[in-house]
Amino acid sequence: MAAFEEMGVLPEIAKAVEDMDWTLPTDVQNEAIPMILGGGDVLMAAETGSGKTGAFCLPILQTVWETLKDIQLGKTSKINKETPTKWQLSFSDRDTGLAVTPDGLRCQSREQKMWQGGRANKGVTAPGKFYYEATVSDEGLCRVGFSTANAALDLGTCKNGFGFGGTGKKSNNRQFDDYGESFGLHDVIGCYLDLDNMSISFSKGGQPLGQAFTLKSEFKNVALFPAVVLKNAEMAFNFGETPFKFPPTGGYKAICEASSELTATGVTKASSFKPKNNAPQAIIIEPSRELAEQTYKQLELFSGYVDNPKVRSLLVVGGVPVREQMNALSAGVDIVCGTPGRLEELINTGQLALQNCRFFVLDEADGLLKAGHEKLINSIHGSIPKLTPDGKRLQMVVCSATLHSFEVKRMAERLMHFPTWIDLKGEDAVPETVHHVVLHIDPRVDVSWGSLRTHVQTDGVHANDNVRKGNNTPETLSEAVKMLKGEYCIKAIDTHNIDKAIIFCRTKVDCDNLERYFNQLGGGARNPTNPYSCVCLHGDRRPQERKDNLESFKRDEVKFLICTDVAARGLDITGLPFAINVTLPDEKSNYVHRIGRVGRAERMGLAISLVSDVPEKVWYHGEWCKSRGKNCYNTRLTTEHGCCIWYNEPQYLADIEEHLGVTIQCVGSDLKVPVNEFDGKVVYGERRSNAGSNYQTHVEQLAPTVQELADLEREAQRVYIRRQYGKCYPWQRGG
Ligand SMILES: Nc1ncnc2c1ncn2[C@@H]1O[C@H](COP(=O)(O)OP(=O)(O)OP(=O)(O)O)[C@@H](O)[C@H]1O
Repeated sequence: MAAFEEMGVLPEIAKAVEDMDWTLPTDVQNEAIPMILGGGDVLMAAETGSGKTGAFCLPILQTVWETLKDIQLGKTSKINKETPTKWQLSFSDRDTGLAVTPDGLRCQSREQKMWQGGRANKGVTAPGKFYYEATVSDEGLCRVGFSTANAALDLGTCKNGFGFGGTGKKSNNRQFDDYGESFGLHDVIGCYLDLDNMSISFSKGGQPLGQAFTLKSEFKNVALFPAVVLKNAEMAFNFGETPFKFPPTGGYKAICEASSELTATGVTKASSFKPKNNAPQAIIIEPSRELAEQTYKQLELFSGYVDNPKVRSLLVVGGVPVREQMNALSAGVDIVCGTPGRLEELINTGQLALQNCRFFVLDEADGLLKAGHEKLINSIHGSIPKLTPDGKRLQMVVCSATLHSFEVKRMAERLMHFPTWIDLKGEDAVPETVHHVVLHIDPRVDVSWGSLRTHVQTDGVHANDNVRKGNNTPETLSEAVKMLKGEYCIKAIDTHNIDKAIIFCRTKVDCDNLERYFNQLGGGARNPTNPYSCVCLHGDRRPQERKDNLESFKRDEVKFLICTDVAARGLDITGLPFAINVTLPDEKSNYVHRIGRVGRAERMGLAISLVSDVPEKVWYHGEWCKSRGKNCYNTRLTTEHGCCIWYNEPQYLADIEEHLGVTIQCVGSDLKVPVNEFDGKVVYGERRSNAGSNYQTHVEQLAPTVQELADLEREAQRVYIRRQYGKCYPWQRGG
């Protein structure tokens, strides 16, 4: 059986990956696909080019298709069949910050400031005496007790909720009174509901704490549900399906034994599932149009292999008329992949409904958060029911090569449901297939800039400064470095005979200037033999132009793609051999993403970064800049209400190195990369040629370590036997 099928992937989809020459799943796919197919929430922090897109597209497509097939065959959902009668915490009748384990017997909230509550999926009505236990399984604040189905989830804050809290207080209708004693980690709280005498009481560790509440007669006719509310805490529940730690006396019975006539079902009850056309089962958010399109294409490719019913995907990005997307939505869509702005527009206008969504994917999640989309993510998550009408729990998948930021962790704790981290290489790792080097440029040492006959047009920040050769002011050196970077960029291309590279500049104007310079040197944009033929990709180019430029680069019609960080993340260009950073990114995680455009899918890649040794004055247009940079000539520093800053590249380099825990190899001004520096001579853009021989010497390389382990094991056994049998071994004892 093919490797993908062994993970539970449908044969049809396995055929798709086989046709794409994906013979084996990548490490991240190996881990993530079974987890997503199994219903889990996943955080994928795998390195660039490791196949994360496939790791979520495959299982989502499969699950969506299976759901559509079930509907076609008139089957009910699996959850409905498997768990119709069991007492558990409800997956839907809870605050979004309260996570419930799949067995429904443990809940957790990591929210520090707000209370997060939930209820059981069933309640009981009079008459009878019922009991359940709740155990504090992690430090934090807890309140537990009973409430009606329509009570506030913040137990004890309305007239229909009755709680006992860890600080030794009972509460109902916001009235908090001393009761019993405080409780905390590992304490078992017994919850007693006496519907014969209309009272509620509690015990701690089996010790009765006395009656807490008398219930008014109106509660005779309504169901009361086990209920809980937590603040950064965790509790485990036993409704009586396993033996109680402190079995109740006095005629109380396990609440799960309540007769069906006395049992009321909560809001988890699944109704029949009739998907609405404009309510997809999966929503995937990508930070850029290019990336959304790339993921959409991968989905489409896989979808081509599953049929009857067809899975319909839709690309939802800005810059194209919204009408077409609206039409597609009303015709029926199963998976939507898009960028934040257009998604928000369609959701807010009701064109895109969220009620059937069961997969919420944030690709390049740290990038989305840094770009300020947290509010939108929260609001979409808040609007998606945590349980679909056919009883399936919302699954969240969050991925990036740089997922370790505080913001991502906070978001995951708040929104995700017991997520599993798939973190194969540790924090922000650079793949082994990516070689990266730095060239330091110092215009005080390399004075060639003073005699250049042509050079790249600079960004104009020194237009009002007295910059000239022989005057080594910071402004002159800054201008000089800008000229030299253009020269070294060309030199890198010539030295390494580069005929395909992605080139990152800091600003849109830098991209435009470099594009012009390349065309000037190469004999014009239309010259078919231009050795520096190039296109640009940045936010000021029209959407269609961005699309066309990327396509022509992918199709090898031009050699260079000059871009800002808009193209730093996720873009997958087959076998791209080289990347050049004309300027380092100020956002250190973007360094990992930028250089990760090369060295993908087991091909080797080289990234060269040009780093100025002197401060460089650059544009920095913030919110204060009305035109956001367009025709802005305010060359004063931001500290003087201007739009420029001094860029300290050595500091950014140090930050990146510290972040990655490596010292990045330097190259000299000849830009030659030492042949033995990495693992022998490689051809960038090709698969590593010496991979085979590495493997052949594997046994030899590992032999000493294996021997050491064997010795340790032997010693451990010797110690064990000595302790177990005294000084002599059993076979020496005789008899
Ligand atoms: N199992 C596989 N076998 C061979 N190639 C694969 C496999 N899975 C994915 N690929 C290829 O690897 C390349 C990188 O995949 P993908 O774009 O999903 O990487 P990524 O992890 O999302 O990277 P990034 O962090 O840069 O977004 C793609 O060209 C893809 O077709």
